[in-house]
Amino acid sequence: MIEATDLRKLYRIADREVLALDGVDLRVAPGEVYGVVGQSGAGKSTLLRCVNLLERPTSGSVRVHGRELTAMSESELRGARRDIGMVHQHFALLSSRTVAGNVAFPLEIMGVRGAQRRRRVGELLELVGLQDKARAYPAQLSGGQKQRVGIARALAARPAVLLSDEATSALDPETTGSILELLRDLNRELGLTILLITHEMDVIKQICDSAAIMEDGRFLEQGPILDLLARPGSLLARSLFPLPALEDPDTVVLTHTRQPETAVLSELTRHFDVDVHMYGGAVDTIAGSTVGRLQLRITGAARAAALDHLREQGMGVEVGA
Ligand SMILES: Nc1ncnc2c1ncn2[C@@H]1O[C@H](COP(=O)(O)OP(=O)(O)OP(=O)(O)O)[C@@H](O)[C@H]1O
Repeated sequence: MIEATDLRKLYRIADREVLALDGVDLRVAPGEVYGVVGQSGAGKSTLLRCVNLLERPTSGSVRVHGRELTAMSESELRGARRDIGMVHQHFALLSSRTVAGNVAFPLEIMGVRGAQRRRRVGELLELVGLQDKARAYPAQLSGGQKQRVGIARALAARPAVLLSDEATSALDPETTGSILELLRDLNRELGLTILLITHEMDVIKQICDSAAIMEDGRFLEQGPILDLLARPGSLLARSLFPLPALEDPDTVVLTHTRQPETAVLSELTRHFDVDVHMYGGAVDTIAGSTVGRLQLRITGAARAAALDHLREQGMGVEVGA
């Protein structure tokens, strides 16, 4: 659905060069919510602007919905961008227009008129739960309501893909939760593919199916979240479940993404000649699954066999971590 291959973006300002994208490969499957997380300056905004070709990449290709955007002229791009909705951190609403007027704006540009336009605006406001605010002006809305208007406007042309540029960064945690829930509902109900950028791990945790961690213009790791979490050395797992660094070589960090660890651990001590001590850990709901990450000390004659058994059970096993 979104495919970017070996994307590079080099900015030149006076005598300085910044490689904002340094060979990024991105694959977002149809109907998934994909999050790119990274600190300020990692290259996230540049990536998003290159995906809808608001910015031309220095090299590499971008395909959205089967069409190669990087091969298109500016006028072809204007048409292709109807397939790509965009939501902004600071909402980007027109203050002189009502809520209905803001949502109607892209429809006006597309030449949708009269009753058809009014009907579509009504549908969109209902979709985002703002039917009663049609005549309000942006200044009369809360941040969360403004973002709902931004989302309704982004969906006006029935895009297949929604790009979200830090959509919840200007909102408080509770409002963030409700906007993320709305995005998740739209993803499920409309089959909307969502690519979002964020600096908040919580956003990744709450709605993403897949994620990439970005630093210095590169993806350090990427993939389906549950697969990433189970991978030894996963940066995502370390960020979502921070554990203390221990010197003990017998330490094992166990990550389970699909089954509770309790039965597995009691089974382990029953069937293998090992002792298991718990240092710490946490359990959380991620990508709709219960995920646990435990820091254990496993010792005994059958330690190696016990660790193999855990791996066979689909557990992520990190030794000496
Ligand atoms: N138009 C531009 N001209 C020159 N350099 C730029 C431009 N846009 C971004 N950069 C540089 O590219 C790098 C990546 O910036 P970018 O805004 O993509 O990062 P980001 O991860 O989105 O950060 P933030 O979360 O702070 O927006 C930075 O070093 C930035 O200074």
